[in-house]
Amino acid sequence: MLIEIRKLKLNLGTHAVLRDINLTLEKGHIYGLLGPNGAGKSTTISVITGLRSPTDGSVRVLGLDPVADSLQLHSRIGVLAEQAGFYEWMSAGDYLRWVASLYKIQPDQAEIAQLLSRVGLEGQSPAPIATYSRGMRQRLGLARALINQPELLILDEPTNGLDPRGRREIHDVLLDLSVNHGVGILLCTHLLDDVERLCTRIGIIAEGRTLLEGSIADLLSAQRAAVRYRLRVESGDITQRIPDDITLLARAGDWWHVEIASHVEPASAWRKLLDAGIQIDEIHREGGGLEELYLSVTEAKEVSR
Ligand SMILES: Nc1ncnc2c1ncn2[C@@H]1O[C@H](COP(=O)(O)OP(=O)(O)OP(=O)(O)O)[C@@H](O)[C@H]1O
Repeated sequence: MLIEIRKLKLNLGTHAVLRDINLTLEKGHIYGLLGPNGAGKSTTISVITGLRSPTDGSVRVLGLDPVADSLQLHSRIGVLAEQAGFYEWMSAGDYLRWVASLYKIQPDQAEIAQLLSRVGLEGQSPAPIATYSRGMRQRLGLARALINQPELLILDEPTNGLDPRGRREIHDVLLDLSVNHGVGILLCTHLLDDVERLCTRIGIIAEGRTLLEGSIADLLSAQRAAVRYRLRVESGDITQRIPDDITLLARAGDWWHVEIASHVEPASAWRKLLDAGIQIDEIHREGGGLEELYLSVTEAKEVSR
């Protein structure tokens, strides 16, 4: 197991930032860590990389304690942080050689050129990093994370600032690392397209808790078992009148997102709504897919608050 987190809690000052995080990542898998702004994703990464000590719970990364075994851990992982800083006056090649020296590695010219080409920065070598666009910085950050041939890559928004072609190129690099080299990748992103293309497993967190974790295939097929609809009903709050067969997920103005258990015939559910005095103006069936799963899980959280 590359990452194993159980019941992680972290208080920062008086704020319980992480309340119950659970996450497991195996070799060769790409894990999508998802959740709304402020959910605790970056803070979870800071615990995984040993920057913060857990208040409670267990965290093992490559079988190590990220705080106590920090030096050993960092020689075996690669990290692309949300805000990547560089020495702006250096060229990419000089910068990567300097980073390599921290790992006591001495890559030759060809190896540096190969790494730059792998992330799509070939031919940029002589220009100072100060002249780089945001997308080029992301690529250089990824090259830096790969310099020590890590077993585990931790990437916070790796395709930020990249155009569609650049995103696709980075996808290909990550898939190659995972499929052909067995590298485990923890990918923190808001781009569900990236997740659907790359990840085999996801965890959705909100307010410092893991709400859902598992393989994408299992989660989506389980989701399809229950059918979701968007209903527009006469104005007014229907929360107190909703029959047991229908689960309320979220409200958006006059629209209500509901779920009907697989064993319930939708027509009979709508009849029960009418019996409860709820007039339905429109019904839209909502399909499956990761975006729907993400929205239903995070919106359900909002309704239950
Ligand atoms: N040093 C700190 N002291 C107190 N609270 C903090 C501290 N750092 C972060 N937080 C809070 O912890 C919560 C989680 O923040 P975090 O940056 O981990 O979220 P995130 O899921 O990465 O969000 P985003 O998607 O916007 O990057 C936020 O409410 C944030 O305000």
